[in-house]
Amino acid sequence: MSIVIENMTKSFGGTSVLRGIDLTVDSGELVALLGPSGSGKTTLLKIIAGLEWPNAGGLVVNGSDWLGLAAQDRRIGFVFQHYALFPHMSVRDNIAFGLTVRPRVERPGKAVIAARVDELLQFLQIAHLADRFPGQLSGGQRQRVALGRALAIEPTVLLLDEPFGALDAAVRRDLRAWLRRVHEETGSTTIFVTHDQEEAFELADRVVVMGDGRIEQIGDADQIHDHPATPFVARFMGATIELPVQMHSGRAEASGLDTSRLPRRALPDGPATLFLRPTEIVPVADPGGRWQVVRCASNGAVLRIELSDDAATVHVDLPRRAPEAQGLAVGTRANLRPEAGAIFSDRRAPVPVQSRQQEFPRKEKSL
Ligand SMILES: Nc1ncnc2c1ncn2[C@@H]1O[C@H](COP(=O)(O)OP(=O)(O)OP(=O)(O)O)[C@@H](O)[C@H]1O
Repeated sequence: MSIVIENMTKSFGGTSVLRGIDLTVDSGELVALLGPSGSGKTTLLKIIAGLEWPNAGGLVVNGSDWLGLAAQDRRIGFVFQHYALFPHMSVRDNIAFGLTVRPRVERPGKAVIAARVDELLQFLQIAHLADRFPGQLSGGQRQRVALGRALAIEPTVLLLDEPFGALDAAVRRDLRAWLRRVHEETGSTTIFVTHDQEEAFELADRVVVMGDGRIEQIGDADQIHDHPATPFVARFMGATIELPVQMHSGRAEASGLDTSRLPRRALPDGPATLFLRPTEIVPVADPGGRWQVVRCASNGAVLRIELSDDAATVHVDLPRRAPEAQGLAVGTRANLRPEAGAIFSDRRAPVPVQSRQQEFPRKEKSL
């Protein structure tokens, strides 16, 4: 089932929550919506599910207009962060629920439902839990059951809203790999909401980065990490250092900065901002350097170095055994050599989302 969302807007009481979303999800694709809290991810998911309605825009699934369709007619499989299993029903009955409440004419016979549930219990590797009640399950087991219940109705589209959000890191990692396998075998079109970067990049075919009701970028991990489309994405991906530079013939220049390792950029001459992660900068000791080391702490593997000039402070993370780390004591003067980084002209108008999407072809991905 392909999903086409066109110029969708939504506001609550005058506050814009979705500001013109354009997104196409191909049949069988697993797409992650990634973004900070309040960026509109859940609202978009709820509109697809028919639990909210947009103010304007289109939602077309496999060629049909879904905005005219009630939630119950969309056959959506929905899994939330907080497993809404029925506590008084066994795992088997929870999974069967969506089939048993269908209108009589559409409801499969008891034997067919039992066979379908057995098949899912095996497939999801929870057959040994079939007769337990939700209160007797771990969080991870409950989420597997919740997914079983969502899959039982053979959903047209599977929507997952932070399904592993309440679980600890190790269980999340296991469930991620498991979900990817389940997705590949069912081939269902799936949209997954998370604010966990690692989860989004590991699971999804494509990641949609959302910020303040807009799509900031669509791509895979490498594209979004190495080529953030906007300052928002650069910051979201950990570029906590912002240094003013001047562009000259595609090169970034500033005093105390050796930018010789940065490739030329197609940016206009004039003021710009260089976005850097702490791991992307090497301080190079120089008695006439612009920066001075004011603090230096080791965690064994990495030196966290704080450098200051009159106006700014920069935190750099350098492998402790790197040659440049030797002799960087407090008081040492240095210049900074960025090894990578994103640059945005202070003059350039933002690139429209459509052309940002075209920049990055899709990439095949599996775990
Ligand atoms: N029913 C509602 N009434 C009023 N405001 C709402 C409603 N639902 C969501 N909002 C607001 O819309 C904005 C976007 O919320 P949404 O839940 O879509 O964000 P999100 O990206 O999923 O965030 P999170 O990661 O915290 O779940 C928030 O500011 C939220 O307070």
